[in-house]
Amino acid sequence: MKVELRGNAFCSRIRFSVQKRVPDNNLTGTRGVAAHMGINGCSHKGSRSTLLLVVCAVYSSLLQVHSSSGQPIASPPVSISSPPVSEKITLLQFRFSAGLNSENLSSWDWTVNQCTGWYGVKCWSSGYVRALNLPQAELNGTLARDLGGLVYLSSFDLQKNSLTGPIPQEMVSMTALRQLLLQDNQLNGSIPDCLRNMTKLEELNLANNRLEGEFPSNLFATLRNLQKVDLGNNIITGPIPDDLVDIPTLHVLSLRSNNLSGPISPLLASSPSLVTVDLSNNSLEGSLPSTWTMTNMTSLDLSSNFLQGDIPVSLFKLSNLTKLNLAGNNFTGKIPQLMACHYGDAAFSDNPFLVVEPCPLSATPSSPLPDDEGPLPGSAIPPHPVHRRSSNSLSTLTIVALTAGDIALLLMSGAGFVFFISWWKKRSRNNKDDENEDKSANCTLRSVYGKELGQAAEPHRPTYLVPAPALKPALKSVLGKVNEDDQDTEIGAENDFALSCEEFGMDPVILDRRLELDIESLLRANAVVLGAGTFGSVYMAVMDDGHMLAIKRLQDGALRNEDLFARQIKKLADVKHRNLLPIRAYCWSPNEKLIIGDYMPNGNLFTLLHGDKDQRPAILSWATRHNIALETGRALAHLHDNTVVHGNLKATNVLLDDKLEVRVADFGLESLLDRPLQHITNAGYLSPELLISPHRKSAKGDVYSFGVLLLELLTGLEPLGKNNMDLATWVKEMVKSRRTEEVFDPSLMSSHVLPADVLELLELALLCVHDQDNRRPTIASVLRSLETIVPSEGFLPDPAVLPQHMGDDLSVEHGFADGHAGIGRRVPVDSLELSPSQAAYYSDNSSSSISPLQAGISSSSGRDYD
Ligand SMILES: Nc1ncnc2c1ncn2[C@@H]1O[C@H](COP(=O)(O)OP(=O)(O)OP(=O)(O)O)[C@@H](O)[C@H]1O
Repeated sequence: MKVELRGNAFCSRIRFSVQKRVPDNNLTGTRGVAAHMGINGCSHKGSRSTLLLVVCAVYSSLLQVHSSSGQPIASPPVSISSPPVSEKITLLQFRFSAGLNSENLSSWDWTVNQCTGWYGVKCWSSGYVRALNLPQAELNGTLARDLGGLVYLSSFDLQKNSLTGPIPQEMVSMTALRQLLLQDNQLNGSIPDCLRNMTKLEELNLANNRLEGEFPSNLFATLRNLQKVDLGNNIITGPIPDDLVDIPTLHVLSLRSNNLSGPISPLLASSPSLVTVDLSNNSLEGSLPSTWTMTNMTSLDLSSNFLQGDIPVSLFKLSNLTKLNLAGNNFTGKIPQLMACHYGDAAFSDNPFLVVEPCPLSATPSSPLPDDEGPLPGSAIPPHPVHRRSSNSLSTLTIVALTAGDIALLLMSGAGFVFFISWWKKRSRNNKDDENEDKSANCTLRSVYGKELGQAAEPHRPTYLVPAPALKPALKSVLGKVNEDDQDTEIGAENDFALSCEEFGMDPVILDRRLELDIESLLRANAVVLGAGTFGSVYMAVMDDGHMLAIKRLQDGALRNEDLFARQIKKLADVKHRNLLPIRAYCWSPNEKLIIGDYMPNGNLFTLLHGDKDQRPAILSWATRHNIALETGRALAHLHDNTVVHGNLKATNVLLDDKLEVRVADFGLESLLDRPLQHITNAGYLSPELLISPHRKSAKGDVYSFGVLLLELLTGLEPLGKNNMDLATWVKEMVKSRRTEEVFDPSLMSSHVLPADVLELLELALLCVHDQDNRRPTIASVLRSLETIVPSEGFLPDPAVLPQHMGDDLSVEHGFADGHAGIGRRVPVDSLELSPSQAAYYSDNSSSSISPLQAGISSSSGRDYD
């Protein structure tokens, strides 16, 4: 039986198909449906809404007619194939109210299971809606009051749409919400009181809307799980509530660009949890609290307020505070030169009564990413908005000061600069054990690439390194990669890497105190070439005790200014994250620049996925691929949070440690070069705008490269096909021609049905590789989506579709067939199966040879990716 309702805009978009077997036959019954649709829900919606209710009621009675037992089913659904009809109706009301014209919601077809086939909807295993995530989905209506019907909703993300109207009080029943992201809309009205019921809320972002009025009293007293709050750029008035700043879990707080008044609470100054606070551009007044004990605080922006009085010394003693902005206030007293150097003069500017001892090198704080679009990627806090008050614009005094600073900078090629260099050097050198101070004077360095040259000193055992496997096999496996004829170049080989001690004149500059390394131990090390890339060659050096370091030798063009080099590399080394490859030390001489880090025993993702001439590709389970994507995303988000653009994200820079955990390498390396690179070896990963102007590196360019990485993980294909078609373009073409199923790596197919979570990842990847950079999401929002994807069970390679012998368990615990430890099994290159379309990708005329799917694979979602 098929019922089609047509006649108005809404009905024309919903086709009811009640076939022999009704997909959503697990009803909550007439009573349940009525309760959810209820008086509250639809009665205020006017005639179209009434029609919707009638339609829903007709449909539900039809379903009951078809119910096998003839009885309404009262108990909640237990399987994902039978989600509650009441929630489907709520979602349709939402679409009706907020997204009638959104192409993104065209997949919201009544006949399709909302849990598996509706864009942006995710469900719990019980079938109730878990997440409604529709960022940048062209929603331009209002929020339906009935949304409260989604009582099990955990994540609600409608950021970057054009929603208007108030946040409905009816959301009061969404008590399971953990994430409420409505930023970058045009919502108005007051801050809804209903928030207080969302006691599980961890992230609240209502920034960049038009919300006004004071905070409802005691609003945050019940929200004790909040970690991130961003209400910036609204029209909120009144004081900052104490119950907000003393939330024990709160890390990030941004209330910038509102009209908040009153003093800053001592509770804020003593919060042990806050890490980033932005209260800039408000009307806050009074003196600062006298005692600051925020031990975790790294960034504090109080600029452009009416704050006054002396700046308490305890504020400067916060050991983790790296970014401070107190500009544009009425502070008094004196700022010592050291503080001006540390935070930059600009941090104190535009305070007419504050005496700032200028820093000799006018060390302005790191500038934000050149990302012209809204919030910093990966950051919960958008960049500082344009000041609204006249007092916030640069004063004449400041302009004069800045200009003077620039001129001074130009003139300071001599004395001032030398002062700064020696100051910086002292700081770097202090990181080293004193006993190493004069070690370099008499050493004789002939090679770090040849035979051991001197007597071994006491072996070092840096604790941070994973124990290296036996030296010989490790060397052999690496040598296997670099020597065409497999000759033994391990020790005593000819090399072009002879360095002399005079080149350095000093020990490596240690950036990680846990590393014990001096020039002699480095010189004694055996080393082999791992490969060469855009920035130079990489060597693996084996230390006296068998531990292995990776040493990148930068090519010509690296910064010739030692101090600048030191500052830039320190900046990169300071960005620490468990999924970033740490920079442990460096050497600088006029002719040689070395960057020293950990050697990653499982190599890089490119070789793992695609193999190389000596190494077979590994079969990676879906869970492993998802984890690699997740960890790479985390690394990138952390870089962007710290205003570092990676600039060269690709599979060879995604390294894997002994546990197959990701360590992203080579981030921000262009900042160590004197001039922009002429030649970039990351074809396939470059976004369209970077293809035109390769030097305009941006966070959005990184997001594009990340999208290509995701596609590589999903398809198992290299980023560049044989005919120079890039992977992103190929996948887009395949999806447009509705042959989505053909793009996936056949080794991922557990059955001939694609699980929804793989499709979700593909959707995410396609968002990242959008041609227009301003349509790409930030890595932070990509990461949020990635984290909600839970790899489905049983999505391991299936014996039926894999080459012989490859069907057994290929989880990460298994060793390689070739004895390599730690990853999935490797398959012979010639027995790898590609789908016909995948094979065509590697042929010379892939677009013309794309053929219809022959493998009989069908999609479970029926989604349309156009
Ligand atoms: N710390 C490390 N541990 C193990 N292998 C590494 C390490 N650093 C780099 N490699 C590997 O050494 C090889 C050469 O690296 P390199 O960074 O010079 O080139 P690339 O990554 O191919 O290109 P690019 O210079 O553009 O990043 C690559 O295969 C890379 O994966």
